[in-house]
Amino acid sequence: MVGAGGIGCYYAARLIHAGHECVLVARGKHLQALQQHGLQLQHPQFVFDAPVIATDVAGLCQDYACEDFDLLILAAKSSATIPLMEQLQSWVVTAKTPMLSLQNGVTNEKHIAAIMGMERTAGGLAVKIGAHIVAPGKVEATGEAQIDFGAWPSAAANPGLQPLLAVLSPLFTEAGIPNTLYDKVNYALWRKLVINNGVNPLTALTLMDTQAVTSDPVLRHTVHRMMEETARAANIAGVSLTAEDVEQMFSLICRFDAIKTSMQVDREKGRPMEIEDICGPVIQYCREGGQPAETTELIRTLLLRASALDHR
Ligand SMILES: NC(=O)C1=CN([C@@H]2O[C@H](COP(=O)(O)OP(=O)(O)OC[C@H]3O[C@@H](n4cnc5c(N)ncnc54)[C@H](OP(=O)(O)O)[C@@H]3O)[C@@H](O)[C@H]2O)C=CC1
Ligand SMILES: CC(C)(CO)C(=O)C(=O)O
Repeated sequence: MVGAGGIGCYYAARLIHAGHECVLVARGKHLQALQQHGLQLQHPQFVFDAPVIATDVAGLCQDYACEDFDLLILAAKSSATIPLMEQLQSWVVTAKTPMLSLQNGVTNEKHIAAIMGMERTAGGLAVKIGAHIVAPGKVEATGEAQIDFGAWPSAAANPGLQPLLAVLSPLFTEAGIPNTLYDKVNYALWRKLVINNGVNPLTALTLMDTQAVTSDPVLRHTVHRMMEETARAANIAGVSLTAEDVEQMFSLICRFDAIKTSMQVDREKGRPMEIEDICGPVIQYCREGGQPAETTELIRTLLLRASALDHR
């Protein structure tokens, strides 16, 4: 599990609990705590408190062969994908092990495929989950915590991965991870971006949780606008999202637990936010289509300004 933070620790704990061997790749105080005291994870339906095998990227490349692993999972922030893949490049090219991204955004898979090759690249997402490091080695999680995944960019274009993914699906289920295997994972990635562009930047800007934002009469409208702009961008990018997809994503986030989004937590902790990974493709494709994503551009600009003031 490369980038074992909130999301990576949750799914790693589920897999370890189900009897799978998993190496957690992390860094800093969180890594030290994982090595010295193990992982403590709290979820309303699942508690994990046990030693784990944890190392950093250098330790992974030095102490393990890539072929030791059946699967590499990348669960770092999207902004860390390129640097991590560059660090891993000389290690991953020695084997054929595939990599599954569990990251928000629609561009991670392209960066993974540039190093690993498309035939080793699976796209994926952590869905209906909130999971955050609350102290080094300690993670709190909530939600059904599903995984949506599939061969990237699609099963038809990348059929060689299907046998492994078909094995992974029941394995995830047995580990208590509800999952859906998609033939067209790009559809799942863009559909999730509808939620992320809808609530992540706005919750980070206002420091209000998802429920506060979606029940506010003005902000609720802004969320819906940013979701519509994401669907428009998807269609320009060649991924068909309908008005019904937007309504489903809007109603899902309105009904979901009141949670802090990952971007809100990043701002609160003074860490880099996934602004360009979430808003970037929406802005880029809508501009290309000749009808700019005005609300997304406004909220992104305000958030960049707020973040600059935070760091003054
Ligand atoms: N958190 C959530 O509730 C949800 C998150 N997501 C998505 O899941 C993905 C993961 O998010 P999240 O779990 O919140 O992220 P976190 O920041 O909690 O976890 C990522 C971890 O990777 C570590 N890391 C980054 N670079 C390296 C490196 N070079 N070597 C070792 N460790 C490294 C980070 O360390 P450091 O802190 O030092 O950078 C961090 O501990 C994101 O794309 C996010 O948008 C999706 C649904 C919900
Ligand atoms: C909006 C949410 C919580 C949905 O899982 C998410 O993906 C995030 O916090 O980044």
